[in-house]
Amino acid sequence: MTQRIIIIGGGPAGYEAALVAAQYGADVTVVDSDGIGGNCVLSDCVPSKTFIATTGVRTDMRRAEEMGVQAHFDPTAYKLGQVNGRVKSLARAQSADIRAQLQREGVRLLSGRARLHDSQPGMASHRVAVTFDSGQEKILDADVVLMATGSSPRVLRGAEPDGERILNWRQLYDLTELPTHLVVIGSGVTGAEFVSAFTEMGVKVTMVSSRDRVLPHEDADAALVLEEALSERGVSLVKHARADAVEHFEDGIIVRLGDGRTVKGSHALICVGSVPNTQGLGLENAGVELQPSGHIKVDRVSRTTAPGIYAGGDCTDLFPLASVAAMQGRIAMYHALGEGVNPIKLRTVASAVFTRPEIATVGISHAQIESGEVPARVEVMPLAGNPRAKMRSLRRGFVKLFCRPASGVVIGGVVVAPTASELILPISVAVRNQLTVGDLAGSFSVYPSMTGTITESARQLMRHDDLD
Ligand SMILES: Cc1cc2nc3c(=O)[nH]c(=O)nc-3n(C[C@H](O)[C@H](O)[C@H](O)COP(=O)(O)OP(=O)(O)OC[C@H]3O[C@@H](n4cnc5c(N)ncnc54)[C@H](O)[C@@H]3O)c2cc1C
Ligand SMILES: NC(=O)c1ccc[n+]([C@@H]2O[C@H](COP(=O)([O-])OP(=O)(O)OC[C@H]3O[C@@H](n4cnc5c(N)ncnc54)[C@H](O)[C@@H]3O)[C@@H](O)[C@H]2O)c1
Repeated sequence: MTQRIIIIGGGPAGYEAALVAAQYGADVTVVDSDGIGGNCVLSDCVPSKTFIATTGVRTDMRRAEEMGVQAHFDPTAYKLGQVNGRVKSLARAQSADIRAQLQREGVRLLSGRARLHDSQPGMASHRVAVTFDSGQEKILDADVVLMATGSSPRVLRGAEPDGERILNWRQLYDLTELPTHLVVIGSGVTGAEFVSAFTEMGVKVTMVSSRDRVLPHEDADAALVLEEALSERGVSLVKHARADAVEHFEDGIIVRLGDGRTVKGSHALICVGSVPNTQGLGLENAGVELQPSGHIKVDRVSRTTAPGIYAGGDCTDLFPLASVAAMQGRIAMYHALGEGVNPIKLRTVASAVFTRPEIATVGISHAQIESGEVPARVEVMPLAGNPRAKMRSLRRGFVKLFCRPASGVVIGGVVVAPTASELILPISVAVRNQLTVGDLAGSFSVYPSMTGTITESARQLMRHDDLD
Protein backbone atom coordinates (compact mmCIF):
# COMPACT_ATOMS: atom_id res chain seq x y z
CA MET A 1 0.00 0.00 0.00
CA THR A 2 1.31 3.46 -0.87
CA GLN A 3 2.39 5.31 2.29
CA ARG A 4 0.76 8.71 2.82
CA ILE A 5 3.38 11.08 4.17
CA ILE A 6 2.70 14.61 5.38
CA ILE A 7 5.64 16.91 6.01
CA ILE A 8 5.03 20.05 8.06
CA GLY A 9 7.63 22.66 7.08
CA GLY A 10 9.38 23.18 3.74
CA GLY A 11 12.95 23.92 4.89
CA PRO A 12 15.93 21.59 4.28
CA ALA A 13 14.60 18.96 6.72
CA GLY A 14 11.21 19.01 4.98
CA TYR A 15 12.15 19.32 1.32
CA GLU A 16 15.03 16.86 1.40
CA ALA A 17 12.75 14.35 3.15
CA ALA A 18 10.07 14.92 0.51
CA LEU A 19 12.52 14.23 -2.33
CA VAL A 20 13.59 10.93 -0.76
CA ALA A 21 10.03 9.83 0.02
CA ALA A 22 8.87 10.67 -3.52
CA GLN A 23 11.80 8.73 -4.96
CA TYR A 24 10.56 5.65 -3.05
CA GLY A 25 7.05 6.02 -4.45
CA ALA A 26 5.28 7.44 -1.38
CA ASP A 27 2.34 9.83 -1.61
CA VAL A 28 3.98 13.00 -0.27
CA THR A 29 2.45 16.32 0.82
CA VAL A 30 4.52 19.26 2.11
CA VAL A 31 2.66 22.00 4.00
CA ASP A 32 4.60 25.23 4.47
CA SER A 33 3.43 28.54 5.85
CA ASP A 34 6.16 30.89 4.64
CA GLY A 35 7.65 29.59 1.41
CA ILE A 36 9.40 26.46 0.15
CA GLY A 37 13.05 26.40 1.14
CA GLY A 38 12.07 27.51 4.64
CA ASN A 39 13.86 30.02 6.74
CA CYS A 40 17.09 28.48 5.55
CA VAL A 41 16.58 29.69 1.99
CA LEU A 42 14.36 32.73 2.53
CA SER A 43 15.61 34.44 5.67
CA ASP A 44 18.58 32.80 7.39
CA CYS A 45 21.35 30.76 5.77
CA VAL A 46 21.06 31.67 2.08
CA PRO A 47 20.43 35.43 2.48
CA SER A 48 23.21 35.78 5.07
CA LYS A 49 25.74 33.92 2.92
CA THR A 50 24.78 36.00 -0.13
CA PHE A 51 25.13 39.21 1.88
CA ILE A 52 28.51 38.04 3.22
CA ALA A 53 29.71 37.14 -0.31
CA THR A 54 29.15 40.78 -1.27
CA THR A 55 31.29 42.02 1.60
CA GLY A 56 34.18 39.76 0.56
CA VAL A 57 35.01 42.25 -2.20
CA ARG A 58 36.44 44.53 0.49
CA THR A 59 38.44 41.69 2.09
CA ASP A 60 40.18 41.03 -1.21
CA MET A 61 40.86 44.74 -1.65
CA ARG A 62 42.71 44.84 1.68
CA ARG A 63 45.57 42.89 0.17
CA ALA A 64 45.56 44.66 -3.18
CA GLU A 65 48.10 47.35 -2.38
CA GLU A 66 50.63 44.89 -0.97
CA MET A 67 50.25 42.92 -4.21
CA GLY A 68 50.99 45.99 -6.31
CA VAL A 69 47.42 46.95 -7.21
CA GLN A 70 46.21 50.45 -6.40
CA ALA A 71 42.68 49.92 -5.08
CA HIS A 72 41.09 52.43 -2.81
CA PHE A 73 38.13 51.36 -0.68
CA ASP A 74 35.36 53.89 -0.74
CA PRO A 75 32.89 53.34 2.13
CA THR A 76 30.11 54.77 -0.01
CA ALA A 77 30.71 52.08 -2.64
CA TYR A 78 28.26 49.66 -0.99
CA LYS A 79 24.74 50.42 -2.16
CA LEU A 80 22.77 48.59 0.50
CA GLY A 81 19.49 48.79 -1.39
CA GLN A 82 21.08 47.06 -4.39
CA VAL A 83 22.95 44.55 -2.23
CA ASN A 84 19.76 43.61 -0.39
CA GLY A 85 17.74 43.53 -3.61
CA ARG A 86 20.17 40.91 -4.94
CA VAL A 87 20.06 38.98 -1.65
CA LYS A 88 16.27 38.75 -1.76
CA SER A 89 15.97 37.89 -5.43
CA LEU A 90 18.60 35.16 -5.14
CA ALA A 91 16.73 33.67 -2.16
CA ARG A 92 13.41 33.78 -4.04
CA ALA A 93 15.02 32.16 -7.09
CA GLN A 94 16.44 29.35 -4.99
CA SER A 95 13.05 28.81 -3.34
CA ALA A 96 11.45 28.64 -6.80
CA ASP A 97 14.06 26.09 -7.96
CA ILE A 98 13.32 23.83 -4.99
CA ARG A 99 9.57 24.21 -5.51
CA ALA A 100 9.95 23.21 -9.18
CA GLN A 101 12.12 20.22 -8.27
CA LEU A 102 9.55 18.99 -5.71
CA GLN A 103 6.73 19.41 -8.23
CA ARG A 104 8.70 17.48 -10.87
CA GLU A 105 9.04 14.63 -8.38
CA GLY A 106 5.26 14.60 -7.83
CA VAL A 107 5.25 16.12 -4.32
CA ARG A 108 1.99 17.90 -3.43
CA LEU A 109 2.69 21.39 -2.06
CA LEU A 110 0.21 23.17 0.18
CA SER A 111 0.57 26.75 1.31
CA GLY A 112 -0.75 27.10 4.85
CA ARG A 113 -0.18 26.37 8.51
CA ALA A 114 -0.45 22.78 9.71
CA ARG A 115 -0.80 21.10 13.08
CA LEU A 116 -1.31 17.56 14.29
CA HIS A 117 -4.99 16.73 14.84
CA ASP A 118 -4.69 13.36 16.63
CA SER A 119 -7.35 12.98 19.32
CA GLN A 120 -5.10 10.84 21.54
CA PRO A 121 -1.52 9.53 21.72
CA GLY A 122 -0.54 6.21 20.12
CA MET A 123 -2.79 6.33 17.03
CA ALA A 124 -1.77 3.96 14.21
CA SER A 125 -2.39 6.65 11.59
CA HIS A 126 -2.44 10.40 12.01
CA ARG A 127 -4.52 13.42 11.17
CA VAL A 128 -3.14 16.83 10.20
CA ALA A 129 -5.22 20.02 10.18
CA VAL A 130 -4.17 22.58 7.56
CA THR A 131 -5.29 26.20 7.69
CA PHE A 132 -4.80 27.60 4.20
CA ASP A 133 -3.78 31.17 3.51
CA SER A 134 -7.43 31.80 2.52
CA GLY A 135 -8.52 30.88 6.07
CA GLN A 136 -10.13 27.59 4.98
CA GLU A 137 -9.30 24.50 7.02
CA LYS A 138 -8.92 20.90 5.88
CA ILE A 139 -8.12 17.67 7.75
CA LEU A 140 -5.71 15.29 6.00
CA ASP A 141 -4.94 11.64 6.86
CA ALA A 142 -1.37 10.35 7.01
CA ASP A 143 0.48 7.14 7.79
CA VAL A 144 3.63 9.08 8.60
CA VAL A 145 4.15 12.72 9.64
CA LEU A 146 7.46 14.59 9.68
CA MET A 147 7.64 17.70 11.86
CA ALA A 148 10.13 20.11 10.24
CA THR A 149 8.94 23.47 11.49
CA GLY A 150 12.35 25.06 12.18
CA SER A 151 12.98 27.85 14.67
CA SER A 152 12.53 31.61 15.13
CA PRO A 153 14.83 34.35 16.44
CA ARG A 154 14.75 34.54 20.25
CA VAL A 155 13.20 37.80 21.40
CA LEU A 156 14.95 39.54 24.28
CA ARG A 157 12.30 41.06 26.54
CA GLY A 158 12.91 44.80 26.63
CA ALA A 159 14.62 44.66 23.24
CA GLU A 160 11.75 43.72 20.94
CA PRO A 161 12.67 44.34 17.28
CA ASP A 162 10.87 47.27 15.66
CA GLY A 163 12.17 46.59 12.16
CA GLU A 164 13.66 50.09 11.94
CA ARG A 165 16.44 50.56 14.49
CA ILE A 166 16.15 47.41 16.61
CA LEU A 167 16.46 44.50 14.24
CA ASN A 168 16.66 40.73 14.16
CA TRP A 169 18.72 39.15 11.36
CA ARG A 170 15.64 38.54 9.21
CA GLN A 171 14.87 42.28 9.07
CA LEU A 172 18.31 43.36 7.87
CA TYR A 173 17.46 42.87 4.21
CA ASP A 174 14.81 45.59 4.33
CA LEU A 175 17.41 48.27 5.12
CA THR A 176 18.21 50.56 2.23
CA GLU A 177 20.98 52.51 3.92
CA LEU A 178 23.94 51.29 5.92
CA PRO A 179 23.82 51.88 9.68
CA THR A 180 26.36 54.46 10.83
CA HIS A 181 27.09 52.51 14.02
CA LEU A 182 25.77 48.98 14.38
CA VAL A 183 25.63 47.38 17.82
CA VAL A 184 25.46 43.58 17.48
CA ILE A 185 24.17 41.78 20.57
CA GLY A 186 25.39 38.17 20.86
CA SER A 187 28.77 36.75 19.92
CA GLY A 188 27.62 33.34 18.64
CA VAL A 189 27.97 32.31 14.99
CA THR A 190 25.17 34.60 13.77
CA GLY A 191 26.50 37.62 15.63
CA ALA A 192 30.10 37.02 14.56
CA GLU A 193 29.15 36.62 10.88
CA PHE A 194 27.25 39.92 10.79
CA VAL A 195 29.93 41.78 12.79
CA SER A 196 32.49 40.64 10.23
CA ALA A 197 30.28 41.46 7.24
CA PHE A 198 29.25 44.96 8.32
CA THR A 199 32.83 45.78 9.31
CA GLU A 200 33.95 44.85 5.80
CA MET A 201 31.31 47.26 4.47
CA GLY A 202 33.00 50.07 6.35
CA VAL A 203 30.36 50.29 9.11
CA LYS A 204 31.46 51.10 12.65
CA VAL A 205 30.52 48.01 14.70
CA THR A 206 30.33 47.30 18.44
CA MET A 207 29.82 43.72 19.56
CA VAL A 208 28.14 43.07 22.91
CA SER A 209 29.05 39.65 24.23
CA SER A 210 27.71 38.05 27.39
CA ARG A 211 30.75 35.76 27.31
CA ASP A 212 34.51 36.37 27.57
CA ARG A 213 35.15 35.89 23.85
CA VAL A 214 33.61 35.72 20.41
CA LEU A 215 32.34 32.31 19.28
CA PRO A 216 32.27 30.67 22.73
CA HIS A 217 31.32 27.30 21.20
CA GLU A 218 34.03 27.24 18.52
CA ASP A 219 37.73 26.35 18.63
CA ALA A 220 39.40 28.81 21.05
CA ASP A 221 42.48 29.44 18.85
CA ALA A 222 40.29 30.05 15.82
CA ALA A 223 38.12 32.46 17.78
CA LEU A 224 41.26 34.32 18.88
CA VAL A 225 42.40 34.75 15.25
CA LEU A 226 38.99 36.18 14.40
CA GLU A 227 38.97 38.43 17.46
CA GLU A 228 42.37 39.85 16.47
CA ALA A 229 41.24 40.41 12.87
CA LEU A 230 38.06 42.15 14.01
CA SER A 231 39.80 44.42 16.49
CA GLU A 232 42.45 45.31 13.86
CA ARG A 233 39.55 46.38 11.62
CA GLY A 234 38.15 48.64 14.34
CA VAL A 235 35.43 46.52 15.95
CA SER A 236 34.82 47.36 19.62
CA LEU A 237 34.17 44.25 21.66
CA VAL A 238 32.28 44.70 24.94
CA LYS A 239 32.79 41.45 26.87
CA HIS A 240 31.01 39.99 29.92
CA ALA A 241 28.14 42.23 28.93
CA ARG A 242 24.58 40.92 29.07
CA ALA A 243 22.15 43.20 27.27
CA ASP A 244 19.05 43.78 29.41
CA ALA A 245 17.20 46.18 27.14
CA VAL A 246 17.50 48.17 23.92
CA GLU A 247 15.69 51.46 23.52
CA HIS A 248 15.01 53.62 20.51
CA PHE A 249 16.67 56.92 21.39
CA GLU A 250 16.37 60.08 19.24
CA ASP A 251 18.02 59.02 15.98
CA GLY A 252 19.68 55.95 17.41
CA ILE A 253 19.54 53.19 20.00
CA ILE A 254 20.87 52.68 23.48
CA VAL A 255 21.70 49.22 24.82
CA ARG A 256 21.40 48.86 28.60
CA LEU A 257 23.72 46.23 30.03
CA GLY A 258 23.09 44.16 33.18
CA ASP A 259 25.98 45.84 35.03
CA GLY A 260 24.67 49.35 34.45
CA ARG A 261 26.86 50.21 31.45
CA THR A 262 25.29 51.50 28.25
CA VAL A 263 26.29 51.29 24.58
CA LYS A 264 24.96 53.74 22.00
CA GLY A 265 24.66 53.22 18.27
CA SER A 266 22.50 53.99 15.26
CA HIS A 267 21.02 50.46 15.00
CA ALA A 268 20.98 47.30 17.14
CA LEU A 269 21.07 43.80 15.67
CA ILE A 270 19.87 41.11 18.08
CA CYS A 271 21.60 37.74 17.62
CA VAL A 272 20.86 35.93 20.90
CA GLY A 273 19.89 32.57 19.44
CA SER A 274 16.68 30.90 18.32
CA VAL A 275 13.68 29.15 19.81
CA PRO A 276 12.15 26.02 18.22
CA ASN A 277 8.78 26.38 16.48
CA THR A 278 6.95 23.74 18.52
CA GLN A 279 4.03 25.63 20.05
CA GLY A 280 0.45 25.20 18.89
CA LEU A 281 1.25 22.11 16.81
CA GLY A 282 -0.89 19.58 18.71
CA LEU A 283 2.24 17.69 19.77
CA GLU A 284 1.12 16.92 23.33
CA ASN A 285 -2.18 15.35 22.19
CA ALA A 286 -0.32 13.14 19.76
CA GLY A 287 2.13 11.95 22.45
CA VAL A 288 5.16 13.81 21.04
CA GLU A 289 7.42 14.74 23.96
CA LEU A 290 9.45 17.93 24.13
CA GLN A 291 12.80 18.64 25.78
CA PRO A 292 12.77 21.25 28.59
CA SER A 293 14.19 23.65 25.96
CA GLY A 294 11.02 23.20 23.87
CA HIS A 295 12.77 21.13 21.17
CA ILE A 296 11.14 17.89 20.00
CA LYS A 297 12.81 14.79 21.49
CA VAL A 298 14.18 12.57 18.71
CA ASP A 299 16.51 9.61 18.42
CA ARG A 300 19.28 9.20 15.84
CA VAL A 301 16.83 8.02 13.16
CA SER A 302 14.54 11.04 13.73
CA ARG A 303 11.77 9.15 15.60
CA THR A 304 9.80 11.13 18.16
CA THR A 305 8.14 9.51 21.17
CA ALA A 306 4.98 8.95 19.06
CA PRO A 307 4.97 6.04 16.58
CA GLY A 308 4.72 7.22 12.98
CA ILE A 309 5.66 10.81 13.85
CA TYR A 310 9.21 11.89 13.01
CA ALA A 311 10.98 15.22 13.43
CA GLY A 312 14.07 16.83 11.93
CA GLY A 313 15.92 20.12 11.73
CA ASP A 314 15.89 23.10 14.08
CA CYS A 315 12.68 22.02 15.85
CA THR A 316 14.81 19.19 17.31
CA ASP A 317 17.91 19.65 19.45
CA LEU A 318 20.69 18.21 17.28
CA PHE A 319 23.02 20.72 15.59
CA PRO A 320 21.03 23.63 14.11
CA LEU A 321 22.61 23.36 10.67
CA ALA A 322 21.01 23.06 7.24
CA SER A 323 23.14 20.00 6.44
CA VAL A 324 22.08 18.23 9.65
CA ALA A 325 18.41 19.16 9.08
CA ALA A 326 18.55 17.70 5.56
CA MET A 327 20.22 14.50 6.80
CA GLN A 328 17.67 14.08 9.61
CA GLY A 329 14.82 14.52 7.10
CA ARG A 330 16.27 11.94 4.70
CA ILE A 331 16.99 9.45 7.51
CA ALA A 332 13.41 9.83 8.79
CA MET A 333 12.04 8.84 5.40
CA TYR A 334 14.42 5.90 4.91
CA HIS A 335 13.36 4.63 8.32
CA ALA A 336 9.65 5.25 7.82
CA LEU A 337 9.69 3.51 4.45
CA GLY A 338 11.58 0.49 5.76
CA GLU A 339 14.78 1.19 3.83
CA GLY A 340 18.20 0.42 5.31
CA VAL A 341 19.36 3.43 7.30
CA ASN A 342 22.40 4.43 9.31
CA PRO A 343 21.70 6.60 12.38
CA ILE A 344 23.01 10.15 12.05
CA LYS A 345 26.64 10.44 13.19
CA LEU A 346 27.08 13.84 14.82
CA ARG A 347 30.82 13.36 15.23
CA THR A 348 31.25 13.58 11.46
CA VAL A 349 29.38 16.87 10.99
CA ALA A 350 31.39 19.63 9.29
CA SER A 351 30.43 23.28 9.78
CA ALA A 352 31.81 26.71 9.00
CA VAL A 353 31.58 30.22 10.34
CA PHE A 354 31.49 32.59 7.36
CA THR A 355 33.55 35.40 8.84
CA ARG A 356 36.75 36.83 7.29
CA PRO A 357 38.74 34.63 7.72
CA GLU A 358 36.35 31.68 7.72
CA ILE A 359 36.52 29.04 10.46
CA ALA A 360 35.64 25.45 9.58
CA THR A 361 35.58 22.45 11.89
CA VAL A 362 34.80 18.76 11.74
CA GLY A 363 34.76 15.90 14.22
CA ILE A 364 36.26 15.91 17.70
CA SER A 365 37.12 19.34 19.09
CA HIS A 366 40.45 20.48 20.49
CA ALA A 367 38.67 21.23 23.80
CA GLN A 368 37.62 17.57 24.09
CA ILE A 369 41.25 16.52 23.58
CA GLU A 370 42.64 19.09 26.01
CA SER A 371 40.17 18.06 28.72
CA GLY A 372 41.35 14.45 28.40
CA GLU A 373 37.92 13.27 27.20
CA VAL A 374 39.38 12.02 23.91
CA PRO A 375 42.98 10.82 23.57
CA ALA A 376 44.52 12.18 20.38
CA ARG A 377 47.64 13.56 18.71
CA VAL A 378 47.37 17.19 17.61
CA GLU A 379 49.19 19.07 14.86
CA VAL A 380 48.74 22.81 14.43
CA MET A 381 50.28 24.39 11.35
CA PRO A 382 50.06 28.13 10.60
CA LEU A 383 49.19 29.01 7.01
CA ALA A 384 51.93 31.66 7.07
CA GLY A 385 54.43 29.04 5.84
CA ASN A 386 52.24 27.90 2.96
CA PRO A 387 53.54 29.14 -0.43
CA ARG A 388 50.04 29.74 -1.84
CA ALA A 389 49.10 31.76 1.25
CA LYS A 390 52.25 33.88 0.78
CA MET A 391 51.39 34.47 -2.88
CA ARG A 392 47.96 35.71 -1.80
CA SER A 393 49.47 37.88 0.98
CA LEU A 394 47.58 36.02 3.69
CA ARG A 395 48.87 36.62 7.18
CA ARG A 396 46.41 34.70 9.33
CA GLY A 397 45.02 31.23 9.61
CA PHE A 398 46.03 27.68 10.44
CA VAL A 399 45.23 24.02 9.99
CA LYS A 400 44.72 21.75 13.01
CA LEU A 401 44.53 18.02 12.59
CA PHE A 402 43.64 15.45 15.26
CA CYS A 403 44.28 11.70 15.04
CA ARG A 404 44.03 8.66 17.29
CA PRO A 405 47.33 8.18 19.16
CA ALA A 406 48.10 4.63 18.04
CA SER A 407 46.21 4.01 14.80
CA GLY A 408 46.61 7.49 13.32
CA VAL A 409 42.92 7.53 12.30
CA VAL A 410 41.86 11.13 11.64
CA ILE A 411 39.16 12.15 14.14
CA GLY A 412 38.84 15.87 13.58
CA GLY A 413 40.29 19.14 12.44
CA VAL A 414 39.96 22.90 12.18
CA VAL A 415 40.82 25.20 9.28
CA VAL A 416 41.03 28.99 9.58
CA ALA A 417 41.48 30.52 6.12
CA PRO A 418 39.61 32.68 3.61
CA THR A 419 37.95 29.58 2.10
CA ALA A 420 38.02 27.27 5.12
CA SER A 421 34.45 26.16 4.32
CA GLU A 422 35.84 24.52 1.15
CA LEU A 423 39.21 23.40 2.56
CA ILE A 424 37.63 21.34 5.36
CA LEU A 425 36.33 18.68 2.93
CA PRO A 426 39.45 16.42 2.81
CA ILE A 427 39.48 16.29 6.62
CA SER A 428 35.74 15.66 6.64
CA VAL A 429 36.15 12.77 4.16
CA ALA A 430 38.96 11.36 6.31
CA VAL A 431 36.86 11.56 9.50
CA ARG A 432 33.76 10.02 7.87
CA ASN A 433 35.73 7.16 6.33
CA GLN A 434 38.17 6.60 9.20
CA LEU A 435 41.17 7.32 6.99
CA THR A 436 44.56 7.61 8.66
CA VAL A 437 47.04 10.46 8.61
CA GLY A 438 49.08 8.14 6.35
CA ASP A 439 46.17 8.06 3.87
CA LEU A 440 45.98 11.88 3.90
CA ALA A 441 49.74 12.36 3.69
CA GLY A 442 49.95 9.91 0.79
CA SER A 443 47.30 11.80 -1.21
CA PHE A 444 48.54 14.35 -3.73
CA SER A 445 47.74 17.95 -2.99
CA VAL A 446 48.34 20.41 -5.79
CA TYR A 447 51.50 22.53 -5.51
CA PRO A 448 51.10 25.33 -4.58
CA SER A 449 47.80 25.07 -2.72
CA MET A 450 46.37 25.73 0.73
CA THR A 451 45.45 22.05 0.99
CA GLY A 452 49.20 21.42 0.99
CA THR A 453 49.12 22.43 4.66
CA ILE A 454 46.56 19.69 5.35
CA THR A 455 48.71 16.95 3.81
CA GLU A 456 51.80 18.43 5.51
CA SER A 457 50.03 18.38 8.91
CA ALA A 458 49.19 14.73 8.29
CA ARG A 459 52.87 14.05 7.47
CA GLN A 460 53.91 15.68 10.73
CA LEU A 461 51.52 13.44 12.65
CA MET A 462 53.01 10.37 10.89
CA ARG A 463 56.45 11.08 12.28
CA HIS A 464 55.65 9.56 15.65
CA ASP A 465 57.31 6.21 16.21
CA ASP A 466 54.16 4.43 17.29
CA LEU A 467 52.60 5.10 13.90
CA ASP A 468 55.31 3.21 12.04
C1 LIG B 1 21.59 33.84 10.24
C2 LIG B 1 21.71 32.35 10.07
C3 LIG B 1 22.63 31.85 9.19
C4 LIG B 1 22.75 30.47 9.02
N1 LIG B 1 23.71 30.00 8.18
C5 LIG B 1 23.87 28.67 8.05
C6 LIG B 1 24.89 28.16 7.22
O1 LIG B 1 25.67 28.90 6.63
N2 LIG B 1 25.01 26.83 7.10
C7 LIG B 1 24.17 25.96 7.76
O2 LIG B 1 24.31 24.73 7.62
N3 LIG B 1 23.19 26.41 8.55
C8 LIG B 1 23.02 27.75 8.72
N4 LIG B 1 22.06 28.22 9.54
C9 LIG B 1 21.12 27.27 10.18
C10 LIG B 1 20.03 26.83 9.18
O3 LIG B 1 19.40 27.95 8.61
C11 LIG B 1 19.01 25.96 9.90
O4 LIG B 1 19.66 24.92 10.56
C12 LIG B 1 17.99 25.41 8.90
O5 LIG B 1 17.23 26.45 8.35
C13 LIG B 1 17.05 24.42 9.57
O6 LIG B 1 16.20 23.90 8.60
P1 LIG B 1 14.77 23.35 8.98
O7 LIG B 1 14.30 22.54 7.82
O8 LIG B 1 14.78 22.73 10.30
O9 LIG B 1 13.82 24.62 9.16
P2 LIG B 1 13.63 26.03 8.46
O10 LIG B 1 14.62 26.31 7.40
O11 LIG B 1 13.51 26.97 9.59
O12 LIG B 1 12.21 25.87 7.75
C14 LIG B 1 11.04 25.58 8.48
C15 LIG B 1 9.84 25.97 7.66
O13 LIG B 1 8.66 25.49 8.31
C16 LIG B 1 7.66 26.48 8.26
N5 LIG B 1 6.69 26.23 9.34
C17 LIG B 1 6.85 26.44 10.66
N6 LIG B 1 5.73 26.07 11.32
C18 LIG B 1 4.85 25.63 10.38
C19 LIG B 1 3.53 25.11 10.43
N7 LIG B 1 2.86 24.97 11.58
N8 LIG B 1 2.92 24.76 9.28
C20 LIG B 1 3.58 24.90 8.09
N9 LIG B 1 4.84 25.38 7.99
C21 LIG B 1 5.46 25.73 9.11
C22 LIG B 1 8.48 27.77 8.44
O14 LIG B 1 7.74 28.89 8.04
C23 LIG B 1 9.65 27.49 7.53
O15 LIG B 1 9.33 27.82 6.19
C24 LIG B 1 21.92 29.60 9.75
C25 LIG B 1 20.98 30.10 10.65
C26 LIG B 1 20.88 31.47 10.82
C27 LIG B 1 19.90 32.01 11.81
N1 LIG C 1 27.53 29.45 9.30
C1 LIG C 1 26.64 28.69 9.89
O1 LIG C 1 26.60 27.47 9.68
C2 LIG C 1 25.66 29.29 10.85
C3 LIG C 1 25.43 30.66 10.91
C4 LIG C 1 24.54 31.14 11.86
C5 LIG C 1 23.90 30.25 12.71
N2 LIG C 1 24.14 28.93 12.59
C6 LIG C 1 23.54 27.94 13.51
O2 LIG C 1 22.73 28.56 14.45
C7 LIG C 1 23.16 28.20 15.76
C8 LIG C 1 22.85 29.31 16.70
O3 LIG C 1 23.79 30.38 16.53
P1 LIG C 1 23.45 31.83 17.05
O4 LIG C 1 24.67 32.63 16.97
O5 LIG C 1 22.24 32.33 16.33
O6 LIG C 1 22.97 31.58 18.55
P2 LIG C 1 23.83 31.10 19.82
O7 LIG C 1 22.82 30.69 20.82
O8 LIG C 1 24.89 30.17 19.46
O9 LIG C 1 24.56 32.44 20.28
C9 LIG C 1 23.88 33.47 20.91
C10 LIG C 1 24.84 34.20 21.80
O10 LIG C 1 24.19 35.30 22.38
C11 LIG C 1 24.61 35.42 23.71
N3 LIG C 1 23.54 36.10 24.45
C12 LIG C 1 22.35 35.61 24.84
N4 LIG C 1 21.65 36.55 25.49
C13 LIG C 1 22.42 37.66 25.52
C14 LIG C 1 22.25 38.97 26.05
N5 LIG C 1 21.14 39.32 26.69
N6 LIG C 1 23.25 39.86 25.88
C15 LIG C 1 24.40 39.54 25.23
N7 LIG C 1 24.61 38.32 24.71
C16 LIG C 1 23.64 37.39 24.85
C17 LIG C 1 24.83 33.98 24.19
O11 LIG C 1 25.74 33.94 25.24
C18 LIG C 1 25.36 33.32 22.93
O12 LIG C 1 26.77 33.30 22.92
C19 LIG C 1 24.66 27.90 15.60
O13 LIG C 1 25.10 27.00 16.58
C20 LIG C 1 24.71 27.29 14.25
O14 LIG C 1 24.51 25.90 14.34
C21 LIG C 1 25.00 28.43 11.69
